[in-house]
Amino acid sequence: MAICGHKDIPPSCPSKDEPMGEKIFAQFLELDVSFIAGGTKYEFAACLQGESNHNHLPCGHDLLRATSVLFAQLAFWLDKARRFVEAAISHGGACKARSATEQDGLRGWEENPGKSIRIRQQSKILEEDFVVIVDMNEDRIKRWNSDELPIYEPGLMEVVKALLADGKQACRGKNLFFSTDVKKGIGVGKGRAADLRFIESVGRTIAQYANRSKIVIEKSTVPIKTAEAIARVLSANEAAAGGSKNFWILSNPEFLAEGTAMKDLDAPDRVLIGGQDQDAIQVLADVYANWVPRDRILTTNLWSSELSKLVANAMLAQRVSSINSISRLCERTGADVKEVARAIGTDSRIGPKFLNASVGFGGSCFQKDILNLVYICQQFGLEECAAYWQQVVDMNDYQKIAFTSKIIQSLFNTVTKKKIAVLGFAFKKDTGDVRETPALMVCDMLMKDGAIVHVYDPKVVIEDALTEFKYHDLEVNKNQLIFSKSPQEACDGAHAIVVVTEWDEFKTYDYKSLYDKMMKPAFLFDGRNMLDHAALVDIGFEVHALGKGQIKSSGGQSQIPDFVTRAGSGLLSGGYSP
Ligand SMILES: NC(=O)c1ccc[n+]([C@@H]2O[C@H](COP(=O)([O-])OP(=O)(O)OC[C@H]3O[C@@H](n4cnc5c(N)ncnc54)[C@H](O)[C@@H]3O)[C@@H](O)[C@H]2O)c1
Ligand SMILES: O=c1ccn([C@@H]2O[C@H](COP(=O)(O)OP(=O)(O)O[C@H]3O[C@H](CO)[C@@H](O)[C@H](O)[C@H]3O)[C@@H](O)[C@H]2O)c(=O)[nH]1
Repeated sequence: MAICGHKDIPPSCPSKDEPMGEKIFAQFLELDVSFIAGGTKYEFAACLQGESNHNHLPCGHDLLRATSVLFAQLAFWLDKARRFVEAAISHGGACKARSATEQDGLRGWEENPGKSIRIRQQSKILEEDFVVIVDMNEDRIKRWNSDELPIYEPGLMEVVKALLADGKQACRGKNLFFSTDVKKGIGVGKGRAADLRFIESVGRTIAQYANRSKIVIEKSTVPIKTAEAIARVLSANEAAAGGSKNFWILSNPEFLAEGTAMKDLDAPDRVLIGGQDQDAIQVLADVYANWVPRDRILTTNLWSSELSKLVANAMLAQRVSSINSISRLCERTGADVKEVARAIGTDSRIGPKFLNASVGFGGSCFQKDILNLVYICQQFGLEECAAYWQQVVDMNDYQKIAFTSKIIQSLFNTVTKKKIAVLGFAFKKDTGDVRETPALMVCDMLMKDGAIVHVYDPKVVIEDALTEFKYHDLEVNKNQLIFSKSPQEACDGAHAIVVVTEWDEFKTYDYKSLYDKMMKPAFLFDGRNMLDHAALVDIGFEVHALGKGQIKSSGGQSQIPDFVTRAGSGLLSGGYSP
């Protein structure tokens, strides 16, 4: 979680004649606001939950990915603005605070010449702005403070470790801090749909440590009505302690996706703020307006905001399950799922995104959030609605099983003692995250059938994979799961290559040299439909891709003799059933 603040309220700023006007100034006094930037001022405790699935025990096994990068980003912007102001002052420049709607801090300052006195005020304030990100996990915090950040995210390192021209760190240690001192950030725990124990405990923590009235922001994905629980816990604890502080609860769900987090934060499709108090909503909207255009900042009531986050993920996952179900049909009929996706995606009502057939969706959010939705529907007696969304998850499991069954079946109905090279273990490219990765079920099924699985993933280490197996109560014989240092090492002597994650580098490999060192026939199963299949057939591979029937060589020749393709394609169960 994160708290933004200012070490004390600077006497010189803001004055009532500042552009933000009377109303915000009133809030400034009322809230004892301690953070001021570009005409915005606020103080809040970010309410962040850890991760867990509906059907799993609570477990915070990674760092506050969403909120931390958000606030790291904010610190970055502040720092950019501050540095620009410093530069402007040293050049005797004349600039004024950029308007809240301008996206680019530097451009905003440059293009709006004004009174230099204001520069000095802003500079002083911005220099003292800070963001503290706290997490009770000491190891994680240690890594946030080191050169090895605990998560991989393109662009994140540049923000956290940004350097000034003199080699000093621009943000970390200056206005961006990582700490285990939870009371500094007023911490929040983690819960599953039906279990608000952690939310409750966080409410108590906030009530205990808050030194003045606060806006409390739900940043985590939470079941609808969680804000009500937080509000009740806060007010009851405050009353019991004889205090008079106010707490305004806002829902501000995070929509960033892993692998594109920094881009998503920089230019989000929308920011959603739900609340009951318009002034509190406005304070948070003003924060975002530092880099998000106002028309992309949506405000709703609390419950719409909480529910919208679950629904957004459910709808996205539903598209993936829908196209995956069609991929199975394509394999039986000779249609090509990529062509079908293109054909339907050009209908502007459907759109082209999230129509890539895959071995199955993964990640910490989709399954958890759909299961939350299912649970909530059931709580309200909406059994048919619950069953509808449950099917999205069931289809996803079926896809993973069907894909792996096909591998086993193609390798003459057994993979016992066979070396299988698995390319990719992360749940998607550009992340090292393995939570709910489809690779888990694929590898588990292969290993249960006796295969020796050699994984190569540019960002995943075996320890993280083993943790995820354990989390799912899946036993791993360490002789059957080997993490290779290179794709060559993984593929050398293998019977098959299985592509599970769509890392760009997988497209660049010299597949001829990999093929030469594999057992023959050499199989390749493309669980992401990302490789040039005809070229692979030309090399000599027997290629199986999702949602495609027989794959032909570039010259149009069939790769598999007819008697094999006629042999049927029933699923193997391998201990799993859809
Ligand atoms: N990962 C994403 O891409 C993403 C995107 C949007 C929204 N979200 C939502 O954000 C939330 C967090 O996701 P995540 O992936 O960062 O989870 P996570 O489990 O990786 O991180 C949660 C962190 O919270 C810490 N924590 C738990 N209780 C604490 C407490 N009381 N005080 C201080 N720290 C505490 C844990 O140690 C852990 O490091 C979830 O609700 C998730 O649904 C995540
Ligand atoms: O056409 C597609 C698109 C995605 N996927 C898979 O779906 C999963 C989820 O992908 P994505 O949504 O890109 O990643 P997440 O980081 O899980 O992001 C989702 O979950 C976050 C956490 O709630 C939300 O904030 C984001 O908006 C939402 O996209 C991954 O396994 C992808 O490989 C497919 O199989 N086919």
